[in-house]
Amino acid sequence: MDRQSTGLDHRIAAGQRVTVTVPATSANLGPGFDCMGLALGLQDTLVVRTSDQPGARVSVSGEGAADLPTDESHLVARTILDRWRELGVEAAGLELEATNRIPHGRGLGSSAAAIVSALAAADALLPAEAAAKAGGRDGLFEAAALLEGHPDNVAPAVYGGLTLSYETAQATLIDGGEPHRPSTMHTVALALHQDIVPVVAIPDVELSTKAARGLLPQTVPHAHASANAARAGLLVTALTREPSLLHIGTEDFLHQSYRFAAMEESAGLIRSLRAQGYAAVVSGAGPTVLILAHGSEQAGSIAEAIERGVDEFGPWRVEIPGLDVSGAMVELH
Ligand SMILES: Nc1ncnc2c1ncn2[C@@H]1O[C@H](COP(=O)(O)OP(=O)(O)O)[C@@H](O)[C@H]1O
Ligand SMILES: N[C@@H](CCOP(=O)(O)O)C(=O)O
Repeated sequence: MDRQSTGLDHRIAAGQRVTVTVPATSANLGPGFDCMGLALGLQDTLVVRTSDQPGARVSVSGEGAADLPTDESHLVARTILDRWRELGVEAAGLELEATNRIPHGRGLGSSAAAIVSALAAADALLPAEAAAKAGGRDGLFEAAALLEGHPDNVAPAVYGGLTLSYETAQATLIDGGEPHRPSTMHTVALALHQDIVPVVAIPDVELSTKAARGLLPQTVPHAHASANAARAGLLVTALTREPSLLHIGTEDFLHQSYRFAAMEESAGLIRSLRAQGYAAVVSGAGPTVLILAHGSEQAGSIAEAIERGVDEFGPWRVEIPGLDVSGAMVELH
């Protein structure tokens, strides 16, 4: 179909501007591998302007300022341009101003936040007919989850709060085959119990999600899968109704032990905190450690103990970031 017949106003005028804010996220929460995620009170901000100067120019401050590209190969610029192309629109040029607060390669969802901020900005600048095709917040979630490859970080980044996400495919593994693409991503919001306070201990070193996924085996023993299913069920109860179940409910059988070789300090800190009864897990693919504290007093004493270097696994940047309940926020100027 040629563009004329779609009726799309396919050139976005120069001088349009949008500001987007997207939270950091902690995925997995122990046994919720690739499905559970929590939005944290630590956000990246992105300003996007269309211009009549061809090409893309990116200015980055904060995390990644020294390393990220400043042209069209920047993840955010690339994602915006691809989204517009897919929806049949374009702009002559693009100016991006990124203020990055989410550390990269630490298991706090920086790449999901980058993709979500790009799609939120791209969609906000669409002409009406293309915007209808983009599908609003749910369309943004679906597109971002397919790009990221798993929905667990993307869902809380888009919607805020605590989310449980899943993927449906046209064929199931029970039919004896691999799920077919394209699949569809879905998410449900869960109400986090008010006494639960996340604490994060962020190490100085990076570990890419791709490398950490490469450490996972193709198959796991049936007994591990069934133990994980029980813990994931308990985790939902612990997070929403019964925080006293957090320690047992955060026990994982699917990913952490396989990844510990690539993050020995995090493994040591998690073992030490768990031995003291705290619900400590790998945040996302690591190496950040997430502790789900029961009450702010417990959160404060855990943070203090890690900072004081009571254990031998530091140094850590320790934060009690609070929750983000809004998800991606868009302001069109
Ligand atoms: N705000 C951003 N802008 C551009 N690229 C980003 C941004 N955030 C993350 N990235 C890219 O994603 C990489 C980190 O992604 P990943 O390995 O998935 O770790 P995580 O998402 O856990 O931080 C970075 O090294 C960088 O290439
Ligand atoms: N379920 C994914 C989560 C990756 O999160 P990130 O914040 O490390 O990108 C995984 O465990 O691989």
